Amino acid sequence: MTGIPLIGVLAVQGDVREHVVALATSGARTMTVRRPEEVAQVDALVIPGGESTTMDKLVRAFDLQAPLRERIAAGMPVYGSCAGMIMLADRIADARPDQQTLGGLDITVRRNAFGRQVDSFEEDLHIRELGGEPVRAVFIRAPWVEDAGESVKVLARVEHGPAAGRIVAARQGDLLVTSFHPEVTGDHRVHQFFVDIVRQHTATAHGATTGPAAPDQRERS
Ligand SMILES: NC(=O)CC[C@H](N)C(=O)O
Repeated sequence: MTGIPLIGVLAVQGDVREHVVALATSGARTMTVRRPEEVAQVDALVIPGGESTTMDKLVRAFDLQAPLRERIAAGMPVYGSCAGMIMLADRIADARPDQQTLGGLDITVRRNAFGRQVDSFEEDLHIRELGGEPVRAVFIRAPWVEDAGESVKVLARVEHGPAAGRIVAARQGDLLVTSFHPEVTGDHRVHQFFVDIVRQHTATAHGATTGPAAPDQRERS
C-alpha cells in the first residue's frame, strides 16, 4: 500500500555496509547518506556503530547536523546502534569536551560504560518485542543507558554479571536504540522490528490512521 520504505544509513563513519545488508534483507530499500540533500530523500535512517566523537565531528563538518536534527524533530524514524545510540541521546554522561549529539531520545548514555577491560562481550538478551528466541547481543566498547525519561520504553537490560539491570535497548516513539550490534550476527530481527516501525510510521503519515495497523505481510523465520 505504501510501497517499500527507503531507509538511509548514515555513512560518515562506522559499520555502514552491515546495516545496508541487514536492512535489504528485512524488506527495505536502502541508500547511504552523507550529504545534506540526501537527508531529505529517505523515509528513515540508521546510525551505525563506530566512534561517536568522530561521527559527531564529521556530521558537523559535512553540514549534516542541522538537517538531521530537523528531521528527527519532525518525527523521522531513526535506529541508532552503539555510537548511533550515543548520537540519538539527549545527554552524554561523560562526553568529550565539545562533543555534541543529534539528540531526540530522552536518555543519558554513558560511553564505554562496561569498562576498558571488557572491550567486547556477548550475551543472550530476551526482548519481548522480538519474540521468544533470545537475541545474541554483541557489545563492542558499548555505552549503556544511564537513565531514561518517562516516555522512553525499555526494551532490554543486561541479564547477567556486574552490569545486570543496565538498559541496553530502548524506544521512544519512532526512535530505537541498542547498545549492541545486531548487524554482525546474521539475526536481523532488530532491523525487521525497525522496518515495521518505519512502515507503520509511513502508513500513519499517509492518513491511514483509522482501524488497526496493517498486519505484517512478511513471513518470519
Ligand atoms: N562500537 C561502538 O559504536 C563503540 C562506541 C564508542 N565507544 C563511542 O563512544 O562512540
